[in-house]
Amino acid sequence: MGYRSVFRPGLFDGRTVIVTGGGSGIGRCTAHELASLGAQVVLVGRSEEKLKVVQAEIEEDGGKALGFACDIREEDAVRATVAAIYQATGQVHGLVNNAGGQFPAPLALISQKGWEAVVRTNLTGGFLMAREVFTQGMNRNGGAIVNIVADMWGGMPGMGHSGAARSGMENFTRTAAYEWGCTGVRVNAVAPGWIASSGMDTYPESFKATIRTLRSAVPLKRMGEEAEVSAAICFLLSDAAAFISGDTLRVDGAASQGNVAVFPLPDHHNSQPFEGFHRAVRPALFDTDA
Ligand SMILES: CCCCCCC/C=C/C(=O)SCCNC(=O)CCNC(=O)[C@H](O)C(C)(C)COP(=O)(O)OP(=O)(O)OC[C@H]1O[C@@H](n2cnc3c(N)ncnc32)[C@H](O)[C@@H]1OP(=O)(O)O
Ligand SMILES: NC(=O)C1=CN([C@@H]2O[C@H](COP(=O)(O)OP(=O)(O)OC[C@H]3O[C@@H](n4cnc5c(N)ncnc54)[C@H](OP(=O)(O)O)[C@@H]3O)[C@@H](O)[C@H]2O)C=CC1
Repeated sequence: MGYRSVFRPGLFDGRTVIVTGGGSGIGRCTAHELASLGAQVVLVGRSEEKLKVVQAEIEEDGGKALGFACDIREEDAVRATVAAIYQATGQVHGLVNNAGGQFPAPLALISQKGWEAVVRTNLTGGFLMAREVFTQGMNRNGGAIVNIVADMWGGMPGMGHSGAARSGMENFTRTAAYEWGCTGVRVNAVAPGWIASSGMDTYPESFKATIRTLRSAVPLKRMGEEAEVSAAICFLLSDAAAFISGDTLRVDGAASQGNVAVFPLPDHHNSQPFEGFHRAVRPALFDTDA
């Protein structure tokens, strides 16, 4: 496709925007776009190394960036990190709650530890970041929060932990928009569909092959680009969206529309439901068969 920015230069001049998960994929792309439009970008993620790389890239392009290593699942760490960010920048105008991820696995094979790792990453962490950014300053100055979710509202085999968390985050978005609206803070969500992001590279080859076959089930017949998600995020952060709050913007080529099951499980109609999927994603579980 070859996305080219449609936003006017200087759109975010004088604004500070936090991007969690800014060290890779959609977060990195969004950080670059925001910095090129004048924002001071604050990158948050667990790997300090990845944040340093993106910070250097942005500075090399003439932009402004800071990096803070933090696991967003840890309440004390989030509180201290957000305090340090306010200390360093004075004011925060935007938060992109983008950090997230999951491991594909069928519900029956997810341990409590695994469930909690994913729910805390995709729901609790976003709540903690938003609460701290709001209570430590945004409540006094207004601002915009964009939560990255995923439209799995219809249920998605292999993504049960993540789907539950994303639905929770989508609901959190609406409640926060309602409760915080009186302070001028807007809260929205962006729901990317199948995006060819660097994050996808973390998945097992079998899963990536399955995802590639999904292209044909996307009405626009392709996967999305990181920059197409960033564009939606920048729009919702900007004054162009000044009266939009509590909404979710899908960036998925219409993949979530209609009643089509877009996840082609190999053994969908077998007498042992999902066995092929279980075998493809976690072959080690079947080692005892040998
Ligand atoms: C039309 C709309 C379609 C929308 C579709 C949405 C598609 C979404 C795509 C994406 O999100 S793209 C890529 C995003 N990036 C990632 O997913 C990153 C990869 N994932 C991770 O880094 C991690 O899974 C995590 C979620 C961030 C958790 O990391 P953490 O470091 O906490 O986990 P661990 O300490 O490694 O493990 C904790 C616990 O989790 C269980 N577990 C981990 N991996 C697996 C696995 N492969 N299978 C089963 N269980 C797993 C496990 O129980 C671990 O506990 P122990 O093994 O230590 O007991
Ligand atoms: N690509 C796609 O098709 C879709 C992606 N999404 C969502 O979009 C977001 C971005 O995804 P994408 O760019 O593809 O994937 P990436 O894996 O590249 O990005 C996820 C980022 O989150 C950070 N992160 C993960 N866990 C934590 C944590 N506990 N604390 C702080 N940072 C954390 C990671 O950095 P580090 O490891 O250094 O902490 C990483 O930079 C994610 O929430 C993803 O689930 C939603 C729908 C579709």
